[in-house]
Amino acid sequence: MTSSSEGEILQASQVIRDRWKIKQKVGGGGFGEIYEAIDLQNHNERVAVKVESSKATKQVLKMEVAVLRRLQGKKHACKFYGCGRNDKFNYLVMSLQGKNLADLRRESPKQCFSVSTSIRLGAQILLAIKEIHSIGFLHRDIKPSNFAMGRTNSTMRNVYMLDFGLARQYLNAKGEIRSPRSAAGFRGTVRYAAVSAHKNKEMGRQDDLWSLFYMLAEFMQGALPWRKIKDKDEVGRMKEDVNFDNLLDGCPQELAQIPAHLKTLSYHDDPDYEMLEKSLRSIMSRLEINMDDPYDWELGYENISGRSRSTANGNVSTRHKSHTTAVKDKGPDIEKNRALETQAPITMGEDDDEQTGNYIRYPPVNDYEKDMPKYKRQEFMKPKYGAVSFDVIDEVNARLAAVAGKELFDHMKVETYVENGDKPYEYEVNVDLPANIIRPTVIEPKEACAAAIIPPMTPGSLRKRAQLANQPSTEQRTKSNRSITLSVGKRYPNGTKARLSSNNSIEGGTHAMAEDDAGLSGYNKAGQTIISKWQDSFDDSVDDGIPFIEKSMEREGSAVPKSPMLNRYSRANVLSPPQGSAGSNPNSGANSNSNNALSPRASRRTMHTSKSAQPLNLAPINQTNGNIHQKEAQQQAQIPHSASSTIMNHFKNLVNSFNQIGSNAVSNVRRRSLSRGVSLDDPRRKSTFPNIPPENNGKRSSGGLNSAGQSSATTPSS
Ligand SMILES: Nc1ncnc2c1ncn2[C@@H]1O[C@H](COP(=O)(O)OP(=O)(O)OP(=O)(O)O)[C@@H](O)[C@H]1O
Repeated sequence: MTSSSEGEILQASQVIRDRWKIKQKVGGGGFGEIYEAIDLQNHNERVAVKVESSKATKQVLKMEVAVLRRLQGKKHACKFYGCGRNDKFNYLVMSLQGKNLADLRRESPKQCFSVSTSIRLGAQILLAIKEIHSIGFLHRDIKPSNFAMGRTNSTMRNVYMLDFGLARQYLNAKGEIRSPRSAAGFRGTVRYAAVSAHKNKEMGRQDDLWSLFYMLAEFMQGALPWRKIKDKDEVGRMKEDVNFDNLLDGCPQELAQIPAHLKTLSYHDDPDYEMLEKSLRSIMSRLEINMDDPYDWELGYENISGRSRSTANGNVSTRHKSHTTAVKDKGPDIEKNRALETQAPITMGEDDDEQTGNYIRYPPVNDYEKDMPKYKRQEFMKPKYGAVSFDVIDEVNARLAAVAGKELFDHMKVETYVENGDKPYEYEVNVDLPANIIRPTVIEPKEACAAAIIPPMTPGSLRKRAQLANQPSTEQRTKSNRSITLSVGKRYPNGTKARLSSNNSIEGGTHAMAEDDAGLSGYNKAGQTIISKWQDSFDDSVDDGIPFIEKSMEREGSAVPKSPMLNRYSRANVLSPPQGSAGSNPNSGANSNSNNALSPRASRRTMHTSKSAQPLNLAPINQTNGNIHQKEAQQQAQIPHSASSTIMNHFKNLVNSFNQIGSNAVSNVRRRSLSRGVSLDDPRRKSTFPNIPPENNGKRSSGGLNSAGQSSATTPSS
């Protein structure tokens, strides 16, 4: 547990809506922060408050609220107490639970649970999954840290499902199964994700159950074979090839029925929950496990930390009994379990357990990349410290989807990655970019605010970059390890380049890093989730909850701006309108009415409703930027409306958006706080392009991104 500190969204003693008084932070992941609070209007009952910054680029809390409200009355759902939003944050108040299962497993000396505990947890989780499926939603991020035991006497043996931020409705209003998208971005946590998620397929109910199966194997074995593998695709391949007998080596044989059943299921099929439950129940009855038996942690884990240990009353614990029974099921397993007992404990450090980033590796191209600073996702997701704008990606994707026939973009994607762990931690945008388009402005080291514009990218400059990359840099090695990298690079083995008919794809491209020296909360705990997006498959699942949730959040959230995001920065500033928009659409281009600015989600909705090349109505909020983009729009309007020129324009816009982000980073850095900014902290760039005065970028940075929250932790607000 961590107490509140500067940089967190809420502070201790802060009171929300005159009712919930914050005590301390109890959790935090990529999408939010969780605090313990007391309910001043209800006998100081302890509650949990999940908050997300209203400036967060990925807003998921409304989906959480939508799902949690629908789950009310279900056995494995937290109680919903309230929600709302103000100009600083969105919040959800729910019942406070105890420890999550990832922490409980890690606290076990062998990082595994007994068979008894594992099977009973599995049975509860299965029911929890069945519950969420019964209300028409998939969870899509089933993992141990998203389940917690209850906290009170009456709930401490009940498992609660948490975190519906990635949920998706798989049933439509009529109760029919929604059509699967041809491709969907990766959702979830690599270690537990189903193979179909690795393949970017639309996830179905069976995929939540696959994740449960991997959890169960990990509970009993202490680790999964791909635990140390950092490459998402490799993990996917390992899962495809895994031998279930090996995976379940030493576990009750009935468990093999789970993958056997799941393998038969595809998106539309109803899982046979009863059969799965029966499998677990049959293990329990064969091993004489009762649902009321104590869990491992309730007995101090002694059953799995030493075979001869007994419970406080002198009896061999049930868990021990069931564990050894299971071992006896198969001869060779005895050896295996012995080995498990003697092996060195699996690392218990700062949760390397579910950090998605630990499973994604970009092979270092050279020393330059190897030396790139590291940071953790939840750190850079904090807007105060320089969150990368996911909205940019959204917008680019939306534009790509809008402007050309589907075929052209079949293999093109703008994808976000988040990386963590031993390797450089990067946020990347990968596109093949023709070399003849405008070269991004890259902002130089923040300390000096010596912004420089890197000249147009040419094969020569690319070579230069490669040379630079190979030069060792002491300064770089001593740099902050909290940086963000935006890169435009080539990462597609095939397809994209050919389709773009460009031989000039940029290798390596640009790197712009947002350095966060301001200090971070240090709460790096929960497993992380990654999301990638495919241009032709925007995940509109979050939209499903919008009407419902926005209504409820507005009602409880007092008079606040309807969409704080619109106030943060101008979309038009991030991406100028697509070609032709200035003339063809009266609401676009130079129209400075901010009401016309669409959120990325709204933009995506626009795209969905019109498959043709409709321009986005992204109106500039800032007059200066409006002028800039008006000009651009006018120029673009003269370009023939062909798919290829449109593509160029959109990539150009993407690059411009990088420029803008970088520019804003510099001005933010001057105020010693990054906000949604990206700056470059590679000192070698500075030495190469030292002559551009910072003012250039200072001027450029006057755009909307600067308006993103500079505020530190919020003040009490209701
Ligand atoms: N109602 C609750 N009561 C007690 N603890 C909670 C509650 N909700 C969440 N937590 C704790 O906070 C952690 C993170 O919560 P949650 O998964 O909802 O956040 P997140 O930002 O979506 O995380 P991630 O991106 O890692 O999935 C949980 O693992 C759990 O330990």
